[in-house]
Amino acid sequence: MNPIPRSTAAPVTVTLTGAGGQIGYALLFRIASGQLLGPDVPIRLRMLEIPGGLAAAEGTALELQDSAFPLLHSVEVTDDVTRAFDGTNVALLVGARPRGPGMERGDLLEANGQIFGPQGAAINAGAADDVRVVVVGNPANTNALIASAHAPDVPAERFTALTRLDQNRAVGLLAARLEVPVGSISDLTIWGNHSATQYPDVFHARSGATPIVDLVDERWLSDEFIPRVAKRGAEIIAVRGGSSVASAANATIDHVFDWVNGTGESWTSAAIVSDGSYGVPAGLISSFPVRSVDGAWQIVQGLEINAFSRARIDASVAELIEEQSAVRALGLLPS
Ligand SMILES: NC(=O)C1=CN([C@@H]2O[C@H](COP(=O)(O)OP(=O)(O)OC[C@H]3O[C@@H](n4cnc5c(N)ncnc54)[C@H](O)[C@@H]3O)[C@@H](O)[C@H]2O)C=CC1
Ligand SMILES: O=C([O-])CC(=O)C(=O)O
Repeated sequence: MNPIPRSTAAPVTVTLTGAGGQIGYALLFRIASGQLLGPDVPIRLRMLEIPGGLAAAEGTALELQDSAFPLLHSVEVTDDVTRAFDGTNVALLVGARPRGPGMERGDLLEANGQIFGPQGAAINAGAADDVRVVVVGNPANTNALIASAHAPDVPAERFTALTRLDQNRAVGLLAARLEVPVGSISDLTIWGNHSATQYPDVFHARSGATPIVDLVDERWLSDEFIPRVAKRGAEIIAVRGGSSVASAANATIDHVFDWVNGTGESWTSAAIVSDGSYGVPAGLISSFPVRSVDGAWQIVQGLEINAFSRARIDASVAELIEEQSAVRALGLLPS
């Protein structure tokens, strides 16, 4: 696929949904400063909101103007989904309801799922040929599945869901436990769903040259690390009184930056359409170990999956299959 154009004469169109919301506010200034795509890529911003969110988005647009970002070519706020995605190169689908205390992300399926069909259809109708989509709004994997299903002309691998926040959380927790710099930890993987069933896998991860499994014991992994990463979203809600915002925006920036600019040899995690790798049924949008090469995600192949990992990957994939059946029963997938 073509790389994102680098010419200063050709701005890249970035569409953000939920632009008047919390993550939107944490994202927009970083997008406009060049952190999303790179320091030499001018940006044409489209901010999509529902009517009730337009004033907040308009106010943020004023602040963007007041920031005089040299890379910010133009800003448009709209509640018209067709206009929002017309010619878009990068679509950040954030707009959706967040969960509150005591809810699982899957409880949002019905309320939020309805948002993503029309947005997928608008992307199908009007986005640029090289469009890349990341879904942040929860439940992110299944919302991405819904959007992709409504965009039959867009290759399914362009629809992704965010699990980079889970990856970053896992790296942050490991670094704190091992008292090593976060930058020393590599090749950790989040598998499956962005939910409490996700599986943060350290069996191929290293701190510097040392395998992580030589530094931690299995009981800590299964009783503390894995549930803590998987339930970190709920922990933040309980402590902060609302769901993660700045760390979610940060992970969205990381996901798109790596997708566009490449990862090199080390890998990261993203929920992308399965090609059947690692026994994940083809067509599901599930988190894998991935590298970005020439602007496209590739699943890292050939990793040995032990019985401990297999059971956990299978449990999360089973939940994705259930979510797929649930949205099909709700009529949210085209027949
Ligand atoms: N995948 C991940 O790692 C994470 C996902 N999230 C999810 O991100 C979503 C947004 O979170 P926040 O920004 O904190 O919520 P928020 O409530 O502050 O903002 C959401 C915004 O989306 C807008 N919106 C709703 N429907 C829309 C539509 N059809 N088109 C355009 N805009 C629409 C709302 O008006 C609101 O301004 C939630 O679903 C949350 O659960 C949050 C953290 C991490
Ligand atoms: O937990 C939530 O509801 C928000 C989210 O997805 C996260 O923080 O990972």
